[in-house]
Amino acid sequence: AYRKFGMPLPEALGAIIANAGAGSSAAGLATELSDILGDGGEAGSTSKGKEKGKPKLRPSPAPTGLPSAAPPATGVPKFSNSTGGAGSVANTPEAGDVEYLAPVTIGGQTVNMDFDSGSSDLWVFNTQLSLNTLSGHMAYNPAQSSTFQLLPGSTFSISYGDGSGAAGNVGTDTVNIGGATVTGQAIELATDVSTSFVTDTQSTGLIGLAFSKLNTVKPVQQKTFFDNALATLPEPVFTADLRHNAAGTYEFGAIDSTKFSGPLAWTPVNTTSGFWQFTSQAFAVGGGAPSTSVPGGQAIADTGTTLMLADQSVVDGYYSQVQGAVNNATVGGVTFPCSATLPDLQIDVGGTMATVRGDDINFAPVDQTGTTCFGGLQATTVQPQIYGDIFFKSNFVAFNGGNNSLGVAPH
Ligand SMILES: CNCc1ccc(Oc2cccnc2)o1
Repeated sequence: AYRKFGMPLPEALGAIIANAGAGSSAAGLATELSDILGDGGEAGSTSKGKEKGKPKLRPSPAPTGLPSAAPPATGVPKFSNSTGGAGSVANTPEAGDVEYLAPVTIGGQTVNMDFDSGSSDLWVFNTQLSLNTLSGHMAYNPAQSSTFQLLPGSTFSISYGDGSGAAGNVGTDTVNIGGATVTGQAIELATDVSTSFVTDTQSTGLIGLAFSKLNTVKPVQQKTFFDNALATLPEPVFTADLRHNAAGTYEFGAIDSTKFSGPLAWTPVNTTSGFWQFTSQAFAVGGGAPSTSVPGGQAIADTGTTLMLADQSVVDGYYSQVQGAVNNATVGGVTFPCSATLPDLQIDVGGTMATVRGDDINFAPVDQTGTTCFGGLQATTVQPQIYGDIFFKSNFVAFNGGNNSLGVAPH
């Protein structure tokens, strides 16, 4: 679900400086950038003929409507980069459960972001982007944050499994998610975003919750919010409670057992890939006999992927039990009559069979008449398999960064 590409530093910074109509040495570039970002850098610039100081980029008249930040946790030593409280925020599915957004407060500015357990960069729409790009979006304005600090010379560049991506420069600020607070969190400021992010106006960016080894910031890799918060959270966990067309919850530092039924089934995570990766070698359809030899036999828990992308053997086995299911090349995946009754899928998670409800595998109609529907379970030819939001809608998942394990239970 994740591919890195590197953007050469000068090109990245050059793009920013181009906006300010000046170019100069690397040091100069950093100065220019700090002028643009208004982080108290020296007014004036090395470029000729410009009046003192740089024009401050103003946020587009995007609906910011930024409510005030949650009250900071109190009584915590100043030196820690996390202030130790647990935090809980409601998440909201976009139309069609395409992605799940939740509020994040950065330097006192609250924006809605896509929580992604399949990547490890926290990047935001911000006032360096053109007004066209920002149109309709909320935007983080580093110049309005008294706690923002630029990381001179740092850049990021990331691409995702659906071909989308973003790139830009980097600073740090205080991040508060429902009360869980980290100071000095790397905030990646996009200066380039792909089209599908521009059109996705409800999202102000992504907050990566996979392992920090996947973070794309150069020259010094940065840590995720969860990594920074770990040491001081009451429990070293975050949990995902995603629902179909209804509000759910992301929680840091605690496991709310009212959110799921029965005990959590825990499985060890292999962190080598940087993902929350676990063994998944078997499946069954509608309570039938399990198949126990899924090639590769690995999967990742990825809240940033809409669907559930499994090995072809799982997809074929499942849809062989669905009347009228066809591989629809035009649409790009398996479709079936919207009137079909979809069986539940039982899928192996580290030795325990988890259930994905058949209802949740009916993802969306592909036509105006609602005759033909697109499957939430689709095939991937790459490994590991990617268990995205379709899986999470039937399963509450706890991510334990203390002992690198996943807890799963039906909800
Ligand atoms: C829909 N394209 C924009 C977009 C929203 C979220 C993401 O990020 C992704 C995409 C696929 C997998 N993981 C994260 O891209």
